[in-house]
Amino acid sequence: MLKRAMFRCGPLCSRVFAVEFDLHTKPLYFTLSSSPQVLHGDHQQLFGDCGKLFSLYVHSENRIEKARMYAEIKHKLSTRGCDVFEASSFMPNVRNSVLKGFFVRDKSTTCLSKEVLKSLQQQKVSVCVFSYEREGQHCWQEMWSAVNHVEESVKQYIKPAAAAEHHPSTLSISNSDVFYCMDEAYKVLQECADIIPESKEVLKLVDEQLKTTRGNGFPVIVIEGLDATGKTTLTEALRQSLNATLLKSPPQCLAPFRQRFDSEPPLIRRAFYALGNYITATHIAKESLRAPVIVDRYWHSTAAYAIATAVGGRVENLPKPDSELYVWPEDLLQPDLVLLLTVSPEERVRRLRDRGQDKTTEEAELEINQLFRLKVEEAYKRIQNPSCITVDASPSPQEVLKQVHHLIRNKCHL
Ligand SMILES: Nc1ncnc2c1ncn2[C@@H]1O[C@H](COP(=O)(O)OP(=O)(O)OP(=O)(O)O)[C@@H](O)[C@H]1O
Ligand SMILES: Nc1ccn([C@@H]2O[C@H](COP(=O)(O)O)[C@@H](O)[C@H]2O)c(=O)n1
Repeated sequence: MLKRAMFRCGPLCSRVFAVEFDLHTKPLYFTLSSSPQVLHGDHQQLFGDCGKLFSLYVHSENRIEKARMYAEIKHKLSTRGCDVFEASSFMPNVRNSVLKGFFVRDKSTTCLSKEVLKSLQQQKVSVCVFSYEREGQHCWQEMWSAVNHVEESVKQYIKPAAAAEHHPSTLSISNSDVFYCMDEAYKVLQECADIIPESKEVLKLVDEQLKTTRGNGFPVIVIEGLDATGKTTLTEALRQSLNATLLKSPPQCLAPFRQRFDSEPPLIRRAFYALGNYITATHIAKESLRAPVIVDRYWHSTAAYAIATAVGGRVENLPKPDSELYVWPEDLLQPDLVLLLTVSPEERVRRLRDRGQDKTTEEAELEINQLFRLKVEEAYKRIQNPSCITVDASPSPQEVLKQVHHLIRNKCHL
């Protein structure tokens, strides 16, 4: 059964495996071979003689179940004192061929991870588990089963492989981390309506919005940036000085649901934020007929955070700058100007501390995760049509406002 699940996604011998062994370098790639292969360097270290090694991959035809199971496994394994590395199995350049999973190094004497793996294999979502054994300089993997009996289990040797041209996670970002049309995000919330009743309320709010296209109105200016870069301060100052309407994405009507969706895996969480942008878009269309509109976060935020989270490790793993993953959704109202506020990491942390407020978990991670912060900012900068203009937000609020007025005058003739 396990094997069949894996084979449905392509035969094992045509798959490449990637393990995020060291987040500061490329993932380690390997394929499977019927003959022994000598391991060197990082591969030798990964499969080295240190603890019991397993990898597991989650498969299900139901993407909601799959996403939730993946999040649950991550949580279960990380509380067990094992080294857990994100892993994936994919067919090079084949979209949606990615099976996400984990590589586990269990150094405990009682092999704690086995307990977790056993319980996982009893779930209705398929979890393919492999165990690894060393033989001199070689290492082989075979299917692992909680009952120690796997039909037709074959030993397959680990064969180091060259790095893939594109990080494997980029093969599955479209319409599972970033949504390129409203219908795709809408479908996700429809699919989880039974397990997350709040989805129905969110969809009702989306349905209530009139599908508006923007007429010839006042300029629409979006202010983007990481937390504590000064968006609230600047947008409020712009509202006053330009006599503008201030909007946010997600909009206020979604505030009661935000915490609920923030605790869900990326597929569901990102669909929620994507729909928030479409609701804000209808507000923009309406308000821009009356006055200039300032928007605090919009699609750039949704896409940049989603891409940076989906892609593990370093900035170089992000989709290439010309990737279609940075393209603005055709059905989403475009603003006239997008400004990205940036400050140094030290200044941002100082501002976060001074403010002394609670942060979302993701933002708490940002504070300690410099790699992630760099990836979010880089993803912001790669988004196209409209692309954003970077504003150095380190000077005083008055100075930043002056710079931004200058840009608005030049670009929007306000
Ligand atoms: N130009 C500035 N110089 C110094 N401090 C600033 C500046 N702009 C804002 N601050 C201060 O930094 C903190 C964060 O600012 P603000 O709330 O405007 O950021 P934000 O980007 O809206 O954050 P969030 O996304 O979390 O809402 C606040 O305490 C604010 O007073
Ligand atoms: N349009 C948006 C707005 C926000 N997000 C997500 O929310 C987090 C930041 O929001 P704050 O209220 O803390 O500023 C961030 O983690 C984004 O993932 C979004 O996706 N789209």
